[in-house]
Amino acid sequence: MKIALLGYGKMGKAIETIALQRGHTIVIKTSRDSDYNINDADVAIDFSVPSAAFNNISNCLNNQVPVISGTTGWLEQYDDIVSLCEKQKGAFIYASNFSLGVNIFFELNETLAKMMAKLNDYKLDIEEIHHTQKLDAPSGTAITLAEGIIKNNSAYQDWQLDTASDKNIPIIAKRIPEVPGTHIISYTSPIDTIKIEHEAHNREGFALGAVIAAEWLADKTGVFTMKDVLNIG
Ligand SMILES: NC(=O)C1=CN([C@@H]2O[C@H](COP(=O)(O)OP(=O)(O)OC[C@H]3O[C@@H](n4cnc5c(N)ncnc54)[C@H](OP(=O)(O)O)[C@@H]3O)[C@@H](O)[C@H]2O)C=CC1
Ligand SMILES: O=C(O)C1=N[C@H](C(=O)O)C[C@H](O)C1
Repeated sequence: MKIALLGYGKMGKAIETIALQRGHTIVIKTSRDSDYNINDADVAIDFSVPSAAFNNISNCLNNQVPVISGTTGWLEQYDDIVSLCEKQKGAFIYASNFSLGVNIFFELNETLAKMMAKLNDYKLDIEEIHHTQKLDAPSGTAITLAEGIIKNNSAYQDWQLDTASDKNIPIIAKRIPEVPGTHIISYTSPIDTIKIEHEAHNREGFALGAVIAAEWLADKTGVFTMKDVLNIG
């Protein structure tokens, strides 16, 4: 496949390595001032910045180029992208995290949330740790984890950054140099703590998942998620 990389930073470069290993060609690599014709590509992979994702994705959909996006921090415009995709009969996948391990962790989180729903003595928090260049907080993955808990436990209605309050899940965001991405869910009672954790050792899992998603999406029409791609859950 001819792939466009919309955003050629840490993730764009990791995706390029995996895509070349899997026999694909990179025909477009963009940064903030790039001029390009998206029709040169069979499929586009957007890992850019929150302020650029909407335009990058819209341009692909308006030109009938299937597009996957891993950019976080732009989701207030997600519904507009879904409408555009339907209008243009395009193909689109967003995932806050493309790694297989995190997608298994998402399932585990929902199962645990169901089990904890009746246990009122446990206080919940989510912690996410990322490198210091990250622009958004909390991470998209932490938001997906919070949404998975809210769906399965009526004690929670929303999440809040760094603050605990009734009915809200506190998400604690830490920034430490070079950390690729760690997420920890803790339920703590006076008696004990139940904790589940996913720690990425590098960016390879995110990049491999993104290339697999692009291969899967290339001949499809519609809006999909990583659950469709990985067939788990
Ligand atoms: N879903 C997932 O699995 C994962 C998601 N992410 C997310 O992916 C995004 C990118 O992460 P990362 O690669 O670490 O970030 P980087 O900062 O390393 O790279 C961002 C890239 O986007 C480019 N860019 C800036 N503006 C535009 C624009 N208008 N159009 C196209 N590209 C632009 C930057 O170019 P310039 O150099 O000119 O500034 C840079 O090359 C983040 O939102 C992050 O949260 C990260 C890892 C996994
Ligand atoms: O910015 C990152 O690096 C990451 N961003 C994603 C997120 O916001 O969840 C995924 C991963 O944790 C790395």
